[in-house]
Amino acid sequence: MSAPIRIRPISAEAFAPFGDLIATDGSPDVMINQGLCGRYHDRARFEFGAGRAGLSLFDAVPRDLPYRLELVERHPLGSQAFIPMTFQPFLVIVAPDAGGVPGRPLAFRTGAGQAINFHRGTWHGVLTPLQAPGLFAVVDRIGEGTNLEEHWFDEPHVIVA
Ligand SMILES: NC(=O)N[C@@H](O)C(=O)O
Ligand code: NI
Repeated sequence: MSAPIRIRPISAEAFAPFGDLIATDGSPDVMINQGLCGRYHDRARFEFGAGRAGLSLFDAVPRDLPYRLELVERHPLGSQAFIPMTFQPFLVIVAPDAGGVPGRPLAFRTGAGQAINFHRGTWHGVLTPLQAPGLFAVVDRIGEGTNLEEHWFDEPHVIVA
């Protein structure tokens, strides 16, 4: 049994090898709408390969901790963004690539009102809310071809708070 994986607060720096943290940190890039709205401009690197962007809603079951991580997956043809429709933090799991299979996963907890975008090909856990409602907007690739590769661990990892 490998050592449990401890959840840590997400940061743009720690998540940068895997994707984009989408957050209203600091000042807006520009004030718009007669000064009544701060625009945090162009905060995610989307890729959709030869497909197109799709916007879907996911209504996911909240997970309990400790969480048994049985698999990670990746999307070789496009990016995937998880945008919560609530103010609840959620669990984000990623893993480095180690010669075509995932290395030891990392677990992050987002801050309230933060979203994430996995870059194309990033090993990640599926959408995992921690509280109900687990309602998210998801922006990812719609198109032809196989855009899902799963890796099931021989022995599940345990994710702990
Ligand atoms: N399969 C699907 O639509 N969602 C997964 O890719 C996921 O990361 O949750
Ligand atoms: Ni996915």
